[in-house]
Amino acid sequence: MEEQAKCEEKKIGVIETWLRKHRLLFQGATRHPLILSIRDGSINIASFKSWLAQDYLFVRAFVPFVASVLIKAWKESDESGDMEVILGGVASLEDELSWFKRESSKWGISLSEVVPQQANKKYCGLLESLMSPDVEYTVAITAFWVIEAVYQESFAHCIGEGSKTPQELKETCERWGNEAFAKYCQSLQNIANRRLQNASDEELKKAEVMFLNVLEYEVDFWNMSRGNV
Ligand SMILES: Cc1ncc(CNC=O)c(N)n1
Repeated sequence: MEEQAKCEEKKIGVIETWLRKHRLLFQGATRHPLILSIRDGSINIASFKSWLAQDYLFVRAFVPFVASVLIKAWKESDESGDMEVILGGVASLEDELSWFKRESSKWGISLSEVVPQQANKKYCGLLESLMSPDVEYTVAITAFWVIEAVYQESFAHCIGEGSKTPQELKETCERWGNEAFAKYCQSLQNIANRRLQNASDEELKKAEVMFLNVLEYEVDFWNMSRGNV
């Protein structure tokens, strides 16, 4: 049965059907051993520092990607509210970059000396390919949502009931695990769902492939820090 027909039947969104269909891969990205080691307190600090340094480089590449989604929303969106949600995302990234700089100096990391690892370069390359005007808004907003959702789901798990996250890592987990970030991810999911509901079969397929790609890249990104375990 087609994705749209399935959600018509159960009155749930395309994304919900994908999350059910690809549950294991989604869990692989949001319950990665690195995340589980933060939650149970067994994390090796070298792994954390390596993730922090690499993620700073990723977020620098993420800014122009989000800006490109904003441009697509302006050109292609059927709903004016989309722009405000995405603009909010752009704005919060300024604060996020400052946070990375502060947090890195706390850990004695010199950001100007960080060299991107292979998985990071690959992921930034994916972001760059998504900035092309040939990539549809529906596909780009789906990628945007899942990139944010992986971090939200992962870090919320580290501050949830029964977590033993070390005190010095709690601020990091709060950054993506907090309630406001969850709401923002929900807004992105609603936009993506609305677009997917009205998408052609071809666009729907492209978006689903992109959803899976992002999950794989996220797993590879977490894996980079495992060399230090
Ligand atoms: C690899 C990766 N994925 C998602 C995020 C969350 N988005 C912005 O901060 C992130 N920082 N890094």
